[in-house]
Amino acid sequence: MQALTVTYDQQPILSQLTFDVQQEIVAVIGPSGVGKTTLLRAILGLIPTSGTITLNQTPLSTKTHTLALVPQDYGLLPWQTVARNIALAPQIRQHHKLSPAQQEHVTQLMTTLGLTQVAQRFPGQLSGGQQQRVALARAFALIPDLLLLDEAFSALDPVLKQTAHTLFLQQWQQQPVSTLLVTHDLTEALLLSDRLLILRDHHGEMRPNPLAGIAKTDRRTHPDFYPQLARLEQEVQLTFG
Ligand SMILES: Nc1ncnc2c1ncn2[C@@H]1O[C@H](COP(=O)(O)OP(=O)(O)OP(=O)(O)O)[C@@H](O)[C@H]1O
Repeated sequence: MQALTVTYDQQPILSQLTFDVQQEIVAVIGPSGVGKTTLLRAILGLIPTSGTITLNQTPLSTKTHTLALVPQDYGLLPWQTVARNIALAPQIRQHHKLSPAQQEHVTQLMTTLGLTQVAQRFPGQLSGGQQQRVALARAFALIPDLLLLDEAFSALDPVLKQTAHTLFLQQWQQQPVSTLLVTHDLTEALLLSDRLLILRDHHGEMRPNPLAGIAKTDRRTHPDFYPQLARLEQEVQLTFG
């Protein structure tokens, strides 16, 4: 991302934002209204921007790159089964039936994300946690170059959220993909990310996650976790309060 600028009604929202994303999870944090969703919309090409967005040294384009978005409301197709919701996007993209390898990938996704038992149900027949996992499976099924998560875990209660985090990480480890995770939840940012992109005053500052040296599965119980969370919360309050 080089000098990305977005203005709405002549008001700058993001100004000269420059950062890169490698094969890692970057958590995008910042106060409400700072421009987190705007950043995702700019990356998706939905709003006009100036500057260049690059991914792995190549200018980002929906023609050459595959982007997958998991929105907060999941955006599932209510008239399609779970299996179809997951398989449809890759199928449409290549205008024909899934290859055996892709079908195997979809099956693997349903197994890892615990969806095999509900494959033939419709979204309206699922719990919120199951719907969220279908949305994650659908995004991974595209084999994206960049995965965008916009508050994708925030509708879940704390217990379901912890399960969803674990399943997401299990899938991510099998299929590592450059990921931008927009979240209000600093715990989630510390648990899942490799780096933090802190947005403020139209600018962004990329930082290593202070827990980056600790395996993601061990962070929640590590003695540094709560001190680092308190530090980040304090900084967020000081900076954004
Ligand atoms: N279509 C639009 N036209 C004009 N202004 C907009 C438009 N969409 C968003 N904005 C403004 O741009 C700013 C950034 O909005 P955005 O939704 O990106 O913030 P956010 O950081 O994602 O907020 P939240 O954490 O509350 O979801 C806000 O001030 C918002 O009012």
